[in-house]
Amino acid sequence: MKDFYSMYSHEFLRVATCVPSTEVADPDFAVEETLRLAKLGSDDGCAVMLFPELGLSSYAIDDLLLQDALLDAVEAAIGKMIEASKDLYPVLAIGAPLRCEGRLYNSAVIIHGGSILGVVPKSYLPNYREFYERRYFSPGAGVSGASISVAGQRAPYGTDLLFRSEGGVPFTFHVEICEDFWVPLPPSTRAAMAGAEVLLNLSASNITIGKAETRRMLCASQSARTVSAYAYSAAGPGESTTDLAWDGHAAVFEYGDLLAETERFPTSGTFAAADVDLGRLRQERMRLNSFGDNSRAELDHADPFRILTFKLDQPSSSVPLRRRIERFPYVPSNPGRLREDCYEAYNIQVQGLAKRLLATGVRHPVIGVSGGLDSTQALIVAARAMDMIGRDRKDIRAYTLPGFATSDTTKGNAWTLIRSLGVTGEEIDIRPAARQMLADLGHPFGAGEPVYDVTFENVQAGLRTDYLFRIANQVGGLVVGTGDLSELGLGWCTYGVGDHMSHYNVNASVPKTLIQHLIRFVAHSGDVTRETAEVLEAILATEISPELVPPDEEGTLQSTQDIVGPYALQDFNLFYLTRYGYRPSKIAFLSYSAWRDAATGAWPADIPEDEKRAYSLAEIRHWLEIFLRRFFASQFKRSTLPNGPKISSGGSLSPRGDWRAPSDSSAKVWLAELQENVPLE
Ligand SMILES: Nc1ncnc2c1ncn2[C@@H]1O[C@H](COP(=O)(O)OP(=O)(O)OC[C@H]2O[C@@H]([n+]3cccc(C(=O)O)c3)[C@H](O)[C@@H]2O)[C@@H](O)[C@H]1O
Ligand SMILES: Nc1ncnc2c1ncn2[C@@H]1O[C@H](COP(=O)(O)OP(=O)(O)OP(=O)(O)O)[C@@H](O)[C@H]1O
Ligand SMILES: NC(=O)CC[C@H](N)C(=O)O
Repeated sequence: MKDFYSMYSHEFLRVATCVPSTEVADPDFAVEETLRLAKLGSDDGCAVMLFPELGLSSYAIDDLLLQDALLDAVEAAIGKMIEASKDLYPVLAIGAPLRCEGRLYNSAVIIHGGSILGVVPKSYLPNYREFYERRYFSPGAGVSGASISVAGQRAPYGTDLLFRSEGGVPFTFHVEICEDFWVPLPPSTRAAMAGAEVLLNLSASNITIGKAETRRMLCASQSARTVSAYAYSAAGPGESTTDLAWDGHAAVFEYGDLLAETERFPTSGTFAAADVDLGRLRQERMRLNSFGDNSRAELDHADPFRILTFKLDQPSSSVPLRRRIERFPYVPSNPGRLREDCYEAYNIQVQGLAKRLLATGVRHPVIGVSGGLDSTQALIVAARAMDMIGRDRKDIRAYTLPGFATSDTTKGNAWTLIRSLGVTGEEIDIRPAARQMLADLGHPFGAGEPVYDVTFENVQAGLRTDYLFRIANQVGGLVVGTGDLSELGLGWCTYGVGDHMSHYNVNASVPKTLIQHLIRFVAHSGDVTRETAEVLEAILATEISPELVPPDEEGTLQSTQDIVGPYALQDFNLFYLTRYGYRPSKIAFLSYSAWRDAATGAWPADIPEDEKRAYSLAEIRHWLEIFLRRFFASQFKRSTLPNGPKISSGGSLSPRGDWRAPSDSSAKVWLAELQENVPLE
């Protein structure tokens, strides 16, 4: 079994971007400081370490760059770096002014395992405003197929280089230098198209007001467009302040997300390390067919890259993941982000239903209201949609349909909600019809025996649906569906003649872990009366139960989460399986990273204190196995879903939305992967 607890077993790569302190034109000092940081990074399990542009000479030294003594000292410094770093783990990218065939180039030297893998010159030299780089350097753009002698080694030289690890940690990276990514078409764009997942930028960007935000924007957009990790370093303390200042702003972005950033204006050398998810980038590139199409269109006419291989294996000891994984992939812990998500989700639901009501001209939304979370949210959405299209809320027909296990509490909440929202409420007791049906079926319950099996459950769910559809025929109505995304993922609904079916389902793309926040959002929105807000709080406090089976002798209710697993874990599993296609072992590893300790990491607002709990790896593995079994076995339910709007990325299981799969496959391959790669403890 691979080392489950090491992030390197799960396609993560630790990338560090460094801001060494420097002395003006002092290569010996630079080597010492670079090595100091490289050793720290090596001990920290970093696979790649990036240093600033012209780091070995320092950047802002103007005409000193053309001094032989300095250039000789830089080359000697590279020799020392190679020797002293040969036993370190990471690949190092170091900036230096280098001579090649009589010209001087602003270059990046890539060092690993005691040799130079290659050297990359800067393509685009800034010569405007405060920059005078063309006074000293030749542009590297177009230099390809060349080689260079540095510190007694001969190495490939050019802007046509990609560096590829073919060891146990496979990845490909590219190198560009500062201004290269301030141009319309950075060299890293084509490199990403040619397969580089990690893009390095050695920079020496002086600071002026507002520039840090511009750098973030450039890094975020370059990483998002190229579906890559973009690591950016910068010159910092000790650079010459003759005319400029340096804030040592280094950062790592992945696919638009900021993963790590140094504290700016440091007084000593520092670095920021980020755990890049190479698996996410590979998955995303594989499924974005436009990425591949655009790459082919571009690369067919471009000069090919030279691929320089090296071998990087996993570090000898386990490297735990440090990247923070959100416990709830559908519910951000950032309160502002969560508010924005709820605003969008709620409005998408409302817009979806409003359009269907307008298009059909149907007057009466018909909805079964249980007093549980899902039907509450659906009823609120229906009321808002009617307001939006200028119809009377009274035209909404809300039904409580009590069965054998409906409690007074949920029924009471349903009625309070119906009244406070000002919709038309009615009640139909489904028990006589259910008794009749069970008796007709010869089910023991028909003869009074307390047998509570799936038939007993589904007869009730089915009759409710039957009533709602026939009411729709009778009044000229449209049945609003309430089943949520998590239930669809788990197959936790009654197929066809059951809560699986409706005329339009506003909740089909809303995960259970988000619904409570949506309801809270509405309760606090000022959109509803105080009475409604109070009943919403009461509904939020009720245990999730289908109420299909009567309580046992001790009064214990049928609890959904005891059967299908905690929605917190199952929503996590659903997201990573469908959105990213990760292996079960990686999902378990991420879940373990997110859930193993209740005290670390932020929780979303309003999660009750008693729900802030941890899960052990054994629990995570157990419920993931249940999830896989249920998910595969219930695909037939998802293949036949009613219409409903897609709400979030990774949040649609409709075959017309974002999940198409056969209804006759099995979980065999996924279960085998889980069993093989996830330890029991
Ligand atoms: N691949 C496939 N293609 C076509 N048909 C397939 C199939 N796999 C099973 N089937 C058939 O489907 C039927 C089983 O599906 P189904 O009738 O839905 O029944 P089933 O999935 O066994 O049961 C539904 C479960 O959902 C629970 N539920 C229902 C309603 C609401 C809620 C809630 O909390 O919101 C929960 C309920 O307590 C029950 O445990 C069987 O007859 C089986 O033969
Ligand atoms: N007593 C009831 N009265 C009216 N409708 C009901 C009742 N029980 C269930 N339903 C309808 O069936 C749907 C599924 O109900 P169930 O309680 O089994 O699951 P749920 O996912 O917990 O939904 P909810 O959170 O709305 O209760 C509900 O959303 C509702 O539309
Ligand atoms: N060294 C450089 O190439 C600096 C130029 C770049 N536009 C910056 O200000 O960061």
